[in-house]
Amino acid sequence: MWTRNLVEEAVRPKWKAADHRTKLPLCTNSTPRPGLISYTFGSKTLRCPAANRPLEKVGIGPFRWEERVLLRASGYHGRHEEASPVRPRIVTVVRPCGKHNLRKISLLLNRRAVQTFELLMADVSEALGFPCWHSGRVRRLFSPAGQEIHSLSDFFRSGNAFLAFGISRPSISDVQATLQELYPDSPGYCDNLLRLWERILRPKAAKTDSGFHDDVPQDESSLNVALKLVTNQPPANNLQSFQAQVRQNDRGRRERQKGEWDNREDKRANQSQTKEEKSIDKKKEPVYCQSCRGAGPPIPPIVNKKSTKLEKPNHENKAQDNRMKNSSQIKKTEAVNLKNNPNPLQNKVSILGPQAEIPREQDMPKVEMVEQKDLWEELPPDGMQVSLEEIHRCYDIGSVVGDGNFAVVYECRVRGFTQTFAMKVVDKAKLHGRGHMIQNEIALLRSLAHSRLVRLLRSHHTDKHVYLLMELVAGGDLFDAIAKYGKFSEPCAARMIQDISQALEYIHNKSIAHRDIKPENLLVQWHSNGNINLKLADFGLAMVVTEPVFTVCGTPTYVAPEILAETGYGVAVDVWAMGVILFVLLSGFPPFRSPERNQEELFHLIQKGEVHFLSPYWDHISEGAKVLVRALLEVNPTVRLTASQTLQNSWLVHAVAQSDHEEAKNSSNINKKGTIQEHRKHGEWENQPKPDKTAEIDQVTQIDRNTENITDKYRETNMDQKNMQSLERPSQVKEISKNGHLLKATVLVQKAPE
Ligand SMILES: Nc1ncnc2c1ncn2[C@@H]1O[C@H](COP(=O)(O)OP(=O)(O)OP(=O)(O)O)[C@@H](O)[C@H]1O
Repeated sequence: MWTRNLVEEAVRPKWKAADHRTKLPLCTNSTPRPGLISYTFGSKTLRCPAANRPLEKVGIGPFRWEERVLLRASGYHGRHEEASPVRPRIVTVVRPCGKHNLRKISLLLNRRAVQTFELLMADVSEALGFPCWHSGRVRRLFSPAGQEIHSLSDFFRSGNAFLAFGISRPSISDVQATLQELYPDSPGYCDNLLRLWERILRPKAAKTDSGFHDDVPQDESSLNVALKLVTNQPPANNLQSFQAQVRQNDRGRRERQKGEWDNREDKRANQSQTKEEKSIDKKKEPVYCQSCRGAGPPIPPIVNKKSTKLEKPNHENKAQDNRMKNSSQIKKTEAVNLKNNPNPLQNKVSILGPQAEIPREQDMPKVEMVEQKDLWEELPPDGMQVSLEEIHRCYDIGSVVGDGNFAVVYECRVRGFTQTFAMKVVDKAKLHGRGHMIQNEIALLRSLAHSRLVRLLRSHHTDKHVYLLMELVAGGDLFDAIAKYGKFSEPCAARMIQDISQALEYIHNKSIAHRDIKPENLLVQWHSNGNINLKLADFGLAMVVTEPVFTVCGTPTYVAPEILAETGYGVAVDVWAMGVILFVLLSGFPPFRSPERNQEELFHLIQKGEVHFLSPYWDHISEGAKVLVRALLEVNPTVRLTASQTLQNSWLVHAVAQSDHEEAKNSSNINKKGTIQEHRKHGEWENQPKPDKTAEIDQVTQIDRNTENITDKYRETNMDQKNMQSLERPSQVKEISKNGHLLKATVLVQKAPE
């Protein structure tokens, strides 16, 4: 049945283009020639080599004959050599999703229709039922033999079967089930492959450096995950398995250094919460509302000093003791700070170090400085090459809080201390000769200090990874917020634009252009009154601009026209991107869109710079907001507003004042209502009408997470586009069920090459 569907789908576009819904009868005929079986579909006949097994049971991998036959029959064959990586072919992808659950899809792919590897991954993920915003989306593809697929050429040169995984580390049983699904009739072959996988998944590779990470729950949106972090509900399972890996690698070390976090997690894992803990957890329960929790550090866990102390050998006990003392000192200071200063983040800032390395500016929040020499003395010096063991010795790396093209960002603690930081782990292998980007990011971040920028505290590197210890901004990124809420009220959008403008004003005054301003790089800080602030992150593309720059880079949706025109650009490109963000915040979709995701068309629209305020989405939005959008999306960079001018824009000033007013009102509402949940109902986010999903908006795909920068790709894309114009985008997702598993047959329908 399964194969029959593949056959049908492969054949239908060519033979039955007129009526896709007609079911094609499948029947086997007598063998016309020795070694061939013929299959009939309606009036058409397919001839296949007579294998020992009937067509329905033919698998992929070791027995691949059916593919050639299908392609020949489907009419794609003539143009391509069988061995050519550009020939269209059917591939099967299986993704394990939780216990005893597999998803399987088959895709008919044409190399020339797939523009980028990122798009291919997005399409595969979507076909498997994980859209690009989903935390369980496909992040990694492997061949059955365990080789990771990194590029389109890898993909098209590999076989016809792939294993897909999210960010979590697959278990050997997942892999086994997946291989069995791929090769149900070849247990011996599966066993051989499994042996290869066992080597890959051995404990040594199970450290952070393996590139696998513990996943966030797949049924939750990233924002919910962020919410969990904010509410200080430690993701026990994730942490546990991470710690299990560390334990496997170095048991002795764990015995000595097992910190309070471990104790807490282990306790949770054993489900033996003491009454005391339960009551504490209960107390924390109301703190479910991220908006009311604020972005401050999670409530410090209870320190079980006794147990930690008992386990330690002499000299290390001392160091640990010092740290423990220090940590309780910090907690005391935190408590005092919390009393004096209601903004928990500011308290957190006060306890971040090393103070000497971060230049402080007038505009940094004025906070009480706490001596924390011990913490920083325990850590390897900034910028130093260290071993992976050293990283694990110093840092307790927890669950994933975000990821990008090059890096995964984890929640992290310095062992023995309670504060939570973010650890950005950059995979050097993914940089592909762009190592200077990360060097650049580190150098620039070290020189910057502003409340609207994410702070870098330490950097280390191992052979394979770069580790950046940063301030944790626990509310997720703006992209997640937009994906969740659709759009925002004018006061709320104005506040966010004010934050971005402040960050830009600061870096532009230092002649630094960020060059990759987009929602994914703006981190969200929640406040107890329901408002949010943004912090700018990811300085990978930032540079000091002293004269016009010509490098084409950025992210398509947000790229400024002067970058595309290659006439030389400066810091004004960031203001353009801010204009795009303002448009998105107010309407829920970007100002320049190509329904076909055709970059050439998109770039053409950007260069034209015509902004249309589509009805009904913009009908209720004030003229002042539209004026600002137009002034930011001004094609001529010399006429475009600057960040400082944006801060003085009358609509912005007025809307921010209104936001302050609403904030005060909300605060009094909270006081009156008492509970955080009630407050949420009154938050301005939820009062917002979400954009209707009309055909027009659907067509333009509201806003995509931009995983792809256009560095070096612009020219390539321009060339490729010409070849691609005649090809259509993927369509069709078909669900079939087999052996209780959900199967999805996705067919990328393309015009056959002429
Ligand atoms: N300090 C932080 N605190 C919390 N989350 C963070 C922090 N820094 C980054 N993140 C999260 O991690 C994600 C990836 O981080 P970042 O953008 O720095 O990675 P990248 O690989 O350099 O990205 P890109 O693909 O844009 O080059 C961000 O979108 C954000 O959600």
